[in-house]
Amino acid sequence: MTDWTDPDTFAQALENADTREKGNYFEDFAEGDLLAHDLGLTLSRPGNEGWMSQTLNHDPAYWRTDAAHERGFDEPPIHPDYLTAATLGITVEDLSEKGGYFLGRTDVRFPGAPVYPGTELRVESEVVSTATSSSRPEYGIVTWRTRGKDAQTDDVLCSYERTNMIPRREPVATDGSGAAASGSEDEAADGPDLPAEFVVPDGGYFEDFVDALERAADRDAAVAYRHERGRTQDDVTVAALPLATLNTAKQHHNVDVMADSPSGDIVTYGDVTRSTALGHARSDERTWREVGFDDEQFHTFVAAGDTVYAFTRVLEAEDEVSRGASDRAGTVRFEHIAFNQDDEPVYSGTRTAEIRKRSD
Ligand SMILES: C/C(=C\C(=O)SCCNC(=O)CCNC(=O)[C@H](O)C(C)(C)COP(=O)(O)OP(=O)(O)OC[C@H]1O[C@@H](n2cnc3c(N)ncnc32)[C@H](O)[C@@H]1OP(=O)(O)O)C(=O)O
Repeated sequence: MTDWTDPDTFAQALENADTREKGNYFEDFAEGDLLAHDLGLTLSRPGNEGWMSQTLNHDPAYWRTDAAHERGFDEPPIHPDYLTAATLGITVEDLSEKGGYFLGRTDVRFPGAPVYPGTELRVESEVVSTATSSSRPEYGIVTWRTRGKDAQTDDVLCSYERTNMIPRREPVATDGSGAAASGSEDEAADGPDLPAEFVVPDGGYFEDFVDALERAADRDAAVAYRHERGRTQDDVTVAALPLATLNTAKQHHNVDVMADSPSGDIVTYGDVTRSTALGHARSDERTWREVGFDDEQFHTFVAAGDTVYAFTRVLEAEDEVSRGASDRAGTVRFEHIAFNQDDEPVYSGTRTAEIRKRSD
């Protein structure tokens, strides 16, 4: 009788076997397709705390009941970053497990009431568009609108539009026009076009941001600063956090396959990089409530051993809030840039958040 575990026999068996593949190719997506994702998870307090602690997000309203009550929550709620990461994680099996790159995301919003531990998450996606990549014939570019819903009430808890490069079954011929070098000739000749002065807010309250923007106004200045903290990527951030959101992307946990990829190693889940940078930024402000995120991009890979730092630019401040009373908070729009130990940007995006007033 054949011993299938004999190494030579087994090597031959592997060679003869077809692989039962996971994930979808670019050709499997068509504009308008609706996908109800089978996976789901319960948004739990330990899950929330695991995500928030490893990404250095320490806002007490998400940890302590008295601080939650003070902010108007019934109990410490699920943080929008963990909700966003869990919503995306659940989609990976259907949308991006085949591989490719998470290019960007925009219009990240949280339309419902605060989300509390015990909520069961159900997720659906719609194909918004498909496009040829002119620079990479082996990939196509797909954009989806994804909604994370309360499985019991069907309320939308988190919604966003996300774009990935997805491998094609068959590469196509392209004109290569997308492979042009970046950066203008003027920029190369004159150096970067930056303001002469960077203004730093005196504190983290709404009034501090307003004051800093006023100090920078009508001058060659910007309100921009870096945050001191950094977080070196390790097994927990690279592999454990994405797996805890049911994210099956091989990029984060299969060293064997990733050894042959452009990064040569497993890489950090984009939402971990982003939450870490946002955690650094939030540690220097008095956040009241997250409103939304736009124009998010992932510029290069982050891998184990890399350290994620953050840089913030304050774009505008408005003395109003979308819900509740504006005597407690005002709205600030930021640009956050995550960068690595070599000062290379790895993530950027704009964020709108309500920031507590000093008088509160
Ligand atoms: C979740 C999850 C996976 C992950 O979390 S993976 C970790 C996060 N993502 C990354 O680490 C990606 C890091 N980025 C890169 O390594 C490079 O940016 C990348 C993706 C290799 C692209 O580099 P290029 O220099 O080739 O970049 P281009 O600017 O030329 O873009 C290539 C084409 O893509 C189009 N494109 C770029 N961004 C967007 C966007 N936001 N929306 C739409 N299209 C975009 C761009 O126009 C280029 O198109 P061509 O026609 O010229 O090819 C998971 O599983 O999802």
